[in-house]
Order: sequence, then structure tokens, then C-alpha cells
Amino acid sequence: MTGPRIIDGKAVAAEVRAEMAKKVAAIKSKHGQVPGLAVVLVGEDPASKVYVRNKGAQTVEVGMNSIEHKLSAETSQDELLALVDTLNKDPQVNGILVQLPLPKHIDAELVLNTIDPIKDVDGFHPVNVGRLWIGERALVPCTPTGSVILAKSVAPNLSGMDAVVVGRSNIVGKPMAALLLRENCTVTIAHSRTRDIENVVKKADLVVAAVGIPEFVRGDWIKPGAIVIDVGINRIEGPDGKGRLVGDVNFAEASKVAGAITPVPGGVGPMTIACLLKNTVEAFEMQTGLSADA
Ligand SMILES: Nc1nc2c(c(=O)[nH]1)N[C@@H](CN(C=O)c1ccc(C(=O)N[C@@H](CCC(=O)O)C(=O)O)cc1)CN2
Repeated sequence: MTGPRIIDGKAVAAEVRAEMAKKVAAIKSKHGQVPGLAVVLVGEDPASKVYVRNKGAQTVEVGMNSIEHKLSAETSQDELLALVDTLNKDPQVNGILVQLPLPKHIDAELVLNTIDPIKDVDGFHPVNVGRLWIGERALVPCTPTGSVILAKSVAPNLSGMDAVVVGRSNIVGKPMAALLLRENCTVTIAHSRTRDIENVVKKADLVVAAVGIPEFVRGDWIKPGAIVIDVGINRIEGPDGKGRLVGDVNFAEASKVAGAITPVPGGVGPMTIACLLKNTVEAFEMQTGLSADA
């Protein structure tokens, strides 16, 4: 008997980056310009520092300009808003990302909504949210975009599938549902108040877990052969007292039933930064009208 297919997020992310490197090189040789991405980090959150470092390094690796702003945890909301305003006006900056979480004294929603929607490479601005739902060209949140690419790497045509998204956050659950609808899936969003959630999930050909609870989705909730995309990244203490990363799906159980499944780490996580680079190229093309092809 063969086991489930383990979807290799690192390998797929490397393919996306290689594709972006090619596009950036073509843009540079045709138009003499390269896209620029500005990333803003406020404070000293250790995980955020690693993500921001990786974003900068991967931006440079694919040939784009990386602009990093590292601000102290004491930065005031007004100072951060002023920086966003400066970046909005800077023609060298095509994409702006403010790393989350922000310190508690800063209203994250206000800051994100201040980013010019055409530079909003996180796709969190209400203008991009609205455009996504009505099917217009939009900058789309990176993690859901990466999740769809991973699902399509094992099932290129998702049309007609029953998809269940577990979680209804603005950052993952809701945009995920919009993207799956665009792929012609029949989409259900399940959440903490969903009745009989096990049986709701059990109907799904495609399960996306984005609920933020370690190993919430159990193996006996999964329909045999289903595709399981695990968006969760939770650090828990193992039996040896050491920290380890687990997803929102109980991988040991679900991998016995699923047709294909993403691991944590090494699944959706690496796709987030790869799709950020993709969005930066997209933002550049939207702003300048220049592309790799024309
Ligand atoms: N402005 C934003 N802030 C945050 C986002 C975001 O998309 N935009 N997402 C997360 C953090 N994040 C990127 O910013 C991110 C998270 C995880 C990974 C990743 O590759 N994870 C690895 C495991 C890494 C580890 O060992 O800790 C994996 O899953 O294999 C990349 C990017 C919150 N903030």
C-alpha cells in the first residue's frame, strides 16, 4: 500500500522564486528597472525578526531591491503612519509590508489601511479584499495564494470540489474561501461555532485548516483521499520538554487517511514569502504598466 503524498512546500516555493527571478531579469533587461519591496519591522519579536530577514534575503536573491525599516518597540503610531506615507509616495517602492504582530499600542488595522492599495503586497487593504471578492485584479494575501498553489500542485483542476476552510480570519480563512470560489469549488467556512464540525469537514475533498489551534483537525475528520492543506504554525512543548512546531491538523492521524497533505514545517510556511515576491512583481506591473512580456 502507498502512503499519502506529502506536499513539499519548500520545493514548490523554490519553483515560484525561480519563476520570479526569471521575470525580474526579463523586466530589467527590457525596461532597465527592478521592483522594490519595503518591509517594516517594529519591535523585537524573535520570529518576526527571522521572517523579515528571510524576506529581505529572498527579495535580493530574485534580483529585486529590498528596503528594510527596523523600528524600536517604542515607535509611536504617528511615526509609523508617517513612514508608511513616505513609502506610499516613493516611486522606488512598489510593495510595502508591515510585519505583524505590531506592538499593542499601535492600531494595526489603521496602519494596514494607510498603505496605498496598489502597493499593498499583503493584500490586507479593504480595497484589495473587495476586488478579490468581486473577481477584479487584486493583490491577494500571500498565505492563501500559496495554499492554492500547493493544492493545485497535486490536483491541477479544483473545479467542483467540496472545500472546507476551517477558520474565518481576515488574513487567511476569508481570502482562502474567495480564492477557492474563484477555482469553482463549493466552499464552506467552518469555525468555532460550527455545529458538528467533524462531519462538516468529513464531506470535504479539500480541507484547509487555518484556525490557530494546535492539531485541532483530527484524522477521523478527514474523508479518505482528501487533500489537506495545513496553514497552522504552532510552537508547542514536546514530551522531551523541547519546543516543536505543529500545524492545525494532527499530521500523524490525518496522513493515514488523506490523499495528499502538507507538513508543518515545510508546507504552507515557505510559500508565504515566495508569494510575497510574486505580489511585489504584480504590484510593479500594475503601477508601471511594464512587464516581463511587454
Ligand atoms: N504582514 C504580515 N505579517 C505576518 C504574515 C504575513 O503574511 N504578513 N505571516 C506570518 C509570518 N510569516 C510571514 O510574515 C511567515 C510565517 C512562517 C513562515 C515559514 O516559512 N515557516 C516555516 C517554519 C519557520 C519556523 O521554524 O519558525 C515553515 O512553516 O516551514 C514564513 C513566513 C505572521 N506575520
